[in-house]
This record gives sequence, structure tokens and C-alpha cells, in this order.
Amino acid sequence: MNVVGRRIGKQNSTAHHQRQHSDDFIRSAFNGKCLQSSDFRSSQEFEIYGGKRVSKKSPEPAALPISSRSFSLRMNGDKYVSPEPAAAAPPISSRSMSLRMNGDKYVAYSELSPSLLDLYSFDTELLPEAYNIYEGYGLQKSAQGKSFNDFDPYQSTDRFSNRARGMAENNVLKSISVDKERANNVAKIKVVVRKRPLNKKEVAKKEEDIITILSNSNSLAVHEKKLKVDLTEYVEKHEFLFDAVLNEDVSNEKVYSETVEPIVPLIFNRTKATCFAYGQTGSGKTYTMQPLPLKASQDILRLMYHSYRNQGFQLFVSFFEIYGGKVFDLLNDRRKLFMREDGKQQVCIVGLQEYKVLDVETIKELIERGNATRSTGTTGANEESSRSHAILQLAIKRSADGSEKKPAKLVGKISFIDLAGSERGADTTDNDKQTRMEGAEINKSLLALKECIRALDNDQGHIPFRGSKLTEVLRDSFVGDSRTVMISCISPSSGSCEHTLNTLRYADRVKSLSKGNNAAKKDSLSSSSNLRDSTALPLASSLPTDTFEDIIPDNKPRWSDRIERDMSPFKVDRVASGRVEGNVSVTYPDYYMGQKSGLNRMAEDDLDHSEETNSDDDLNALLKEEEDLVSAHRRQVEHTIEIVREEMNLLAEADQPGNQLDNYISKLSAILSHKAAGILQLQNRLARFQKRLNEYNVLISSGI
Ligand SMILES: Nc1ncnc2c1ncn2[C@@H]1O[C@H](COP(=O)(O)OP(=O)(O)OP(=O)(O)O)[C@@H](O)[C@H]1O
Repeated sequence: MNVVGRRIGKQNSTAHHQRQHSDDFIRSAFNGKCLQSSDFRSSQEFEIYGGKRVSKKSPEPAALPISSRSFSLRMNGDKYVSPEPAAAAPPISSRSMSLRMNGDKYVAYSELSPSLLDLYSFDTELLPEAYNIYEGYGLQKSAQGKSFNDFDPYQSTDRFSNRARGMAENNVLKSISVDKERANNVAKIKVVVRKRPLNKKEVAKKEEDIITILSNSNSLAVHEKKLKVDLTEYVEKHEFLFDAVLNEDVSNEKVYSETVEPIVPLIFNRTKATCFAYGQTGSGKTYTMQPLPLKASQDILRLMYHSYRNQGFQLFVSFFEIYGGKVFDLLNDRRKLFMREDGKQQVCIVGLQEYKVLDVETIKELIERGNATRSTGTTGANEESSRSHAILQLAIKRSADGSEKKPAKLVGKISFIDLAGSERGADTTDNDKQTRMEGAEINKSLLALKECIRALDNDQGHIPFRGSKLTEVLRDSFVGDSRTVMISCISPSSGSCEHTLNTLRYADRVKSLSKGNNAAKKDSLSSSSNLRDSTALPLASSLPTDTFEDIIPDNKPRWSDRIERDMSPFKVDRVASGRVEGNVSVTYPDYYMGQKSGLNRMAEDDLDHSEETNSDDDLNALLKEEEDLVSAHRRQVEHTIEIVREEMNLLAEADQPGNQLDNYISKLSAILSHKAAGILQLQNRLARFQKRLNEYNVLISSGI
């Protein structure tokens, strides 16, 4: 593997500080034998642990990893080498790497963690309660009554005067308090939309850009061309409001600063963050996601080596994918991994490899390797389309005393998820069995992910993470202090309108009902009510805008949505929560205003009355039935449209001279029977579902 070395020599504004830290590191590492950094500057070579040379670039200390606990060195003649015998080092193919001095050479500096990664059992309580990253060990007594300085390797060799140390601490304090302030301002869930530019193919096909985004606004409009029943065209405008809306000119840097950057400092303080990209194949998920972990790790390392230096934080990377409901290690030749649940219902991914990394370059190479391994399938829409969820995790760990003697435990982490193309969930009707199964799994996981995030944001005690492999794997990101950023990627082209609307609805559902969102959104949207500028006929306006929603419940209503729809049957589209459509403001029953969805109630019931507890399975089954009902309703509406078309044709025929009355009567009779059968079927399904709700005591309105 092409590891290390290339980063060295890169001068930047922090070079001076880093050089100083390098000096400190070198002094402490050599335990008093002071080696000048100039000795290192003259070093020319890097090589992989085990002796294989990788790079001959000059390792300037400006870019050296500065964690004095990240590796240790010893003298060997006049050479400094790692205390681990080279022979004992596993080959690079087994991913075990560590930086050491070998003569005047630096060698690789990543380390393999234990092969069993227990996602859930990470003890995030490793830091004594008194510990707070924003105050820092170095500035307070630890639980054992020892100050951080008691085990600070800087202390014995430190040349700084107390005054200088005080100034340094002040600076650390300042940056820490800035981070703390920032942390308080980071929303628990943030939903961002990114529009990509039209691609060459779309331009060649003369497809129009149907998305408008007002500059400096966080709303966007989709202009959907539709046909009335009489086949005349009109444009329906769907407006959505999100936390941020990024147009096609926005750079990846801006995407980073808008999404992940504010979260990074939080993961040093036990936060588990998740950033995922959602959208149809080719909408820009990978383009958007790929740079983020790199940028994040750059910031993480900066924090580790500066603001939080000497506190023993370590950075680990793992990269795996979920494909067809199975988990594969992308950094270990796609080895199949197994999930196990222990007695405490904590789930482990057995065998997942994690790398300890000290520099961005190594992370970059690991990501490249994982991406190359990532499974892709051939789809009609995009040959490179991915049908898997790729999950890259950056974990911050630390041992209890900040040293490397004890095993490091998880402090916080950030997971980057490049989801499978959202429309892939529609493959459940495909002829190919494998494709169907993959589609079903994708569908299930996208639904479950949405439900988990919503449950999370509502502080529901009950999070339906067992809905899919994806959410099971992410379980520990849904408990405790968490942050979630969803980046919805959309294509601007008219040909993708249906998928775009589905993506936006999914995003809207993730965001909706969340605490503090509704009021704000309502305010902001009420000033722009009547956002739809189409003249939608009642029937046309209840048309589903897509077909795959039957399978992917992007538009999945909660109990409250159903009421909203029921009360305003002429509304076609939901926009961000609290939207006021047309000039009709929708009145919610009090129950709904309290945001007590049926599920919330179930969750609360779970907590309050354990004997009435519904299991996850029950909850998921109920959710599934709800989805099925909505799907059936949608199909019924589509069916009705077809029938209305038939009726119109029949009427047109009837107007023709010489029309056969017999023919007209028999056709009309068939059409009406057809219509009635469809309605009856839906009524039966609705009745069954109502019964189920009654059984679970979640019937929320006598009006249903
Ligand atoms: N914001 C953007 N600016 C410029 N090009 C973009 C942008 N977003 C995506 N693209 C380009 O569009 C193409 C498809 O993007 P990408 O592969 O990221 O889609 P995807 O959603 O990950 O698809 P899949 O689900 O199939 O993996 C790529 O060639 C990519 O470079």
C-alpha cells in the first residue's frame, strides 16, 4: 500500500507551531536526549513498517504527527527505532502500520486496532465525569486527584517557563471556549439540500433545469410539468424549506463548512455524529461525500495536535459497506463481517478492521482503497450506480489516563454514509431475484433510517433501529449525545423530477416534527403562503408524482400528515413541515399540535407501562402496515386516474355518430365495477389498519 510520506514538506501557517510541537515530541520521546528538529529535517526517507520503503520525501517536522503517545522510539546504536521488533510487525497487507524511526527514516504510522470492533459496547464513560474537554485535563484535577500535568510528558523536559505555559493554556482555553460555544449552536439534526449542475447528457437531451433556488435563501422550488386530465399541460410548483439549500455553484469546501465542520469539535466530547447523503443514482452523493471525511480528519488532527494536544486522543478509521443486507469490510478485501448481539443487546461487527491514523494522507489512501473495493452494480440509470451503503467512520478514542498503556476507548465518532441510490429501493418489482432482494433491503434501510432519525430528534425513548442492518450498525449513533446531518442530493433535470421530489419529501420527513422546527418553519413559510402557482384540478392535484413511492415511502405520512391530507384533499404536496398551502391554513387537532404522533405515544406508553410494552418488532410491523396502506392508497389513486381516462375516452366515443349503445353500456358497467372493487379493497385495508391501531391503543382521533 502506498502509505505515508507525501504530506511531509508541506508548509502552512501552522508550521511554526507544529515544529515547536515536534521539538517537544522529540524531546519527550527521547526522554531527555534532546534531538534537534533539524536532525529530522535532514531525513529523507519514509518506509512502511517492516522495512519496505515508500517515499523519499523529506519529512519536515512541520507536518509530523505530534502525538507523543502515538508511537515510541528507542535508541539503537545511533539510530532511533521502534521498540517493537520489526520481525514481529505484521505485513502491510494486514494493515498494521506504525510510525517509527529507523536510522534517519520515518516509517508508516497507522496501527491496526483489535479485530473485533464492538460498536455498541464502546465505553464512552471512559472519561471521568469530572472531565470535560472544554475544560481539559491539563487544567484541572482528574478523578484520582492527579492533575493532567502529572502525566504530561512535557513536564519533565519542558523548557517553557511557567509564564509561557500559562499563556499557552490561556490560548487553549480560548479556543476551547470558542468550540464550546459552537457546539451549543449545532443543531441536533440538520437537513441540507445540494443541487448538482445539469450534466452533459442532460444538456444534450435538452432537459431543463427545473429547480430554482433564490440566492441567500434556504428554500427551493421544483417546477413540475404535469398534464391535466384533459391532457393540457401546466406547471406545478413545489416549494421546500430546509436548513440550508446549496446551489450548483457551491463548492465542496462550502458543503463541508455548512455541514460537518461545526460538528467536528463535538466528537471530542462524546458526541456521535452521522452525516449521510441521500438521493437518486447520479445525483451527486459520492461527489459530495467523498471529500468530507478527509476534510474532517484534517480538522480532527489539527484539534488533536493543537487545542487538545497531549490529551492522548487517537484517531481511528474504519470503512465498510452494507450490500444486500450483509456487511463487508472495505479495508479488508471486502471480507464479510458478522453482526453479533451480546447479552446486553449490544451489537458488534465482528472482524471489522480499524486503523489508527496520524495524518490525512493515510486517511486519503484508506478511503481510496475502500472506494475501489466498494461494490457497484449495473443499473439502467447509471452503470456506476452504487447499490450499497458505504459507511466510513472516524472515531476518537482515548485511554482512561490518556496514555497508550491502556486500551483506548471510544470518546466520540463521526460516521459518513454514502447511501445507495434512493430509487434502488424500487427494484423490488425487478425480475431478477437478487436485484429484488437488494431493492427490498435498500428500501427497508432508508425507511428505518428516517424513522430512527425522527425518533432521535423527538427524544423518543424507543428508537426502531432494528428495522434494518443499516440502523442496527448505526445504533450507537442514535443514543446519547448525537448530531445528524443529512445532505439530500438532487439532480436539476426535468427527467429526474419525480425522484427529486421523492428525495425532497424524504428530507422533509426527516426534518419534520422535530422539536423547534415546526414553529420556525411555519413562521417562515406563512409569509410565502400559496407557494404553488399551478392551477391544479382537485383530481390532478392528488396525483402521485411518482410510482416508486409505492415501495419507497418517501412521502410516508405520519398520523398527523394523514389528517392534514384528509382535511385538505386538494393538496398535492407536502413541503417542509408547517407549510401553509394555498390560502388554506390547515388546522390540526390539538393532539397533533402537541406533536404526539401515534408512535410517540407508543414510545411513551412503552416507558410508562412496561407491561404494555410493544416490542420493536411490533412497532416495525405497524410502521410497515402504515406504509402498505399508503402505498395501496397511492396505487388506488393511480388506478382511478386510469379509469377516469378510460371514462373520458368512452364519453368521447359515445359522442361519435353511430356509436353502439350496447358497447357503451357494457364498457361503462365494467368500468364502474372496477372502480367500486378498488374502493372496496382500500376500505377493507383501511378498516384492518384501524383495527390494528385500536389494538395498540394508538388510534389518535375518532375522526379516522
Ligand atoms: N455538485 C456537483 N458539481 C459537479 N459535478 C457533480 C456534482 N455532483 C455530482 N457531479 C457529477 O455527477 C456525476 C454523478 O455523481 P455521483 O457519482 O456523486 O452520484 P451518486 O449520487 O453518488 O450516484 P450513485 O448512487 O450511482 O453512486 C459524477 O460524474 C459527478 O462528478
